[in-house]
Amino acid sequence: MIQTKRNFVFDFDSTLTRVEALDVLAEITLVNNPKKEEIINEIIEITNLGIDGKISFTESLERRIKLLNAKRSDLSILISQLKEKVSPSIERNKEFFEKFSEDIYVISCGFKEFIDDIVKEYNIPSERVYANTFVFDENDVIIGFDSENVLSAHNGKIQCLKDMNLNGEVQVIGDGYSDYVTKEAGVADKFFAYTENVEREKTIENADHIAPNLDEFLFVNKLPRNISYPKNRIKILLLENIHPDAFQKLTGDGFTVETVSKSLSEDELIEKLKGVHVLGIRSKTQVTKKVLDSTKKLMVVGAFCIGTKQIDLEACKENGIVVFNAPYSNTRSVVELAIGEIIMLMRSVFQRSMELHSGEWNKTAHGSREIRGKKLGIVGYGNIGKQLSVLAEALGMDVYYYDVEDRLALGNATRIDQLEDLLSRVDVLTLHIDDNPANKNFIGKEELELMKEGAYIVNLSRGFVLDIEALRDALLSGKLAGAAVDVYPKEPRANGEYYTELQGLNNVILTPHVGGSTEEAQRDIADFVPGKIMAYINSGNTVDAVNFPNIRLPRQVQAHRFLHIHKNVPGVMAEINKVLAEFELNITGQYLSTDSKVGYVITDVNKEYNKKVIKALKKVEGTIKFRVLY
Ligand SMILES: NC(=O)c1ccc[n+]([C@@H]2O[C@H](COP(=O)([O-])OP(=O)(O)OC[C@H]3O[C@@H](n4cnc5c(N)ncnc54)[C@H](O)[C@@H]3O)[C@@H](O)[C@H]2O)c1
Ligand SMILES: O=C(O)CC[C@@H](O)C(=O)O
Repeated sequence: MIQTKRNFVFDFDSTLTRVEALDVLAEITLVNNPKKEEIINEIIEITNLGIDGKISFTESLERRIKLLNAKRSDLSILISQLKEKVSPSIERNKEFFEKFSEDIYVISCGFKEFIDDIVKEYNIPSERVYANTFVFDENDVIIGFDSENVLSAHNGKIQCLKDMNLNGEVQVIGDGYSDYVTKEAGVADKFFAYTENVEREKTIENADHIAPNLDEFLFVNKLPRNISYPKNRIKILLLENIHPDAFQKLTGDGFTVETVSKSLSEDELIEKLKGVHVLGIRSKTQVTKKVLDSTKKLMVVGAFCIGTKQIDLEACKENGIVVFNAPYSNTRSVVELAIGEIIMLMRSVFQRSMELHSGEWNKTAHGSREIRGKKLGIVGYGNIGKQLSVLAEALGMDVYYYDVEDRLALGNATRIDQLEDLLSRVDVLTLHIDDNPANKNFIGKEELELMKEGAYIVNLSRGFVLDIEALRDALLSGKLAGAAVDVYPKEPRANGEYYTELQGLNNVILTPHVGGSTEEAQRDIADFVPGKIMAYINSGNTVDAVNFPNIRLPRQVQAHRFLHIHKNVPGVMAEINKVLAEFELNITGQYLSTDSKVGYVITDVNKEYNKKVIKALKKVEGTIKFRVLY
């Protein structure tokens, strides 16, 4: 098939570079001017008026040059600064500029005196740069521009392209008015709105295609690029009010992110996940097998919390979907709330406060005790249990704990081998066992009966761990003196009305699953989980994945990386290696990790290879997911 010749016409300011060059020049020339800020703002305003087509370009240029008061010597400073401000995706795709140099032009309403120097590093010679030129006076001060140049006039790019009379298809890539009008005028066949640096509504409206970076432009044009898949095409859905830092971090890396403040039902989730590659949730969204089997593109689920029982981890694995969580980010927050609640319960603070709120003054020491010297029983001596142990001891409590695993006692804490012994010994019992379904009703009627008369209980783990009805009876009968409950057997998907049998009981603190809901914890989670997601998407690392073989990969240097997830059945690896051998690939590294169900093999190969190998690898029997990274 004969491909029509394509001409790629780039704008300069805010497209090839991240900035408007004349704004940078203003910063240089006005450095010691007391009215600097005022003048710069005026220049920016004039630039924008010109870009949006609200004043003629000639007028915009004249007014800016007058305000600039620049000299020839300022231009070399400008050039060195602009070299540092090339758009990131332009910088990383030098190969395209090398291979297609004959077809690339710059048409700019800026000035050749600085553009030439910047773009020659991208293989674009001065002859293919169409731009204005300055006029200097005898003291080398810039006093104007060559008004004969078509680019100094309104709609100059249209005239310039007409005069160039290029053969073949003309694609214009730019961020403003002067670029998109070329399509309207019939001198460009396609207009790409380039939004890596600025997004202008009108430019987007008038575009055939939006290119958030050069990767996207190269991808749609099937041109060589230095990244396997434009990141803006990777769609991330974040549910349940995940801290905005996660959005910032993921969009900052180039992904397209949508946020929804609540969790979704199974059907809503199935619908919403169409075309989504990464899902971020907290504790409320149930990611069931039905949901997972319905998704075509999902690669990662990020649990922006500790618990992962809301996710069918096995079904994720079978579908080649990697799951990450944040195992420590909210530990401290839960511990602080537990400590606070233990004090509040033992001092009947909520009781006193409720009374006073309703107008009753009840100054009494009855049933109000210090926590110093009291016995604290921790069930589940994991990350939270252990940290609570240390802080509670520092406050003078005697700590006892029970765990199904061998856990080293911290400080002076005492390990108790039988739950029953712990229950009958302690003044306050606090639950921190994990969300294993086997822990359902772990503390029920019988266990509560074994507790001391007038003891307290705190549950910040999972709602199903504590039998709520049995707790209610124990509180009403006076067996227990109080309780703090943060988690419930059934929790709603969104904020709103809620009912629990514990409402209205004396000395019962009820909180809506906020143990981990602090600014600090949420910010930390919003840093930790996206870090893991990005490491997997960008390089294949699965370190800390909760359902997948963990692999920490070395950096990929000058290589293409094949990521192959397959069923761990005999013969798959042999078949993969047979295909790699048949295509005579130069393998620079191979890494394999397996568990009983899946194998994850990563092969780094030299960049030059027969691309048909990709199809062959996808066809290997037992393949679950395959992708290429570079
Ligand atoms: N309320 C909140 O907002 C909130 C926040 C964070 C964590 N959590 C929950 O807190 C719990 C603890 O979190 P973590 O990070 O300390 O978990 P972890 O996995 O570090 O510790 C859990 C400990 O419980 C032990 N355990 C499990 N089942 C047990 C049983 N039947 N008997 C005795 N010990 C048992 C485990 O061996 C482990 O040592 C989890 O359920 C988690 O989901 C709640
Ligand atoms: O913040 C959440 O949604 C859950 C908090 C907690 O239960 C967790 O599992 O980390």
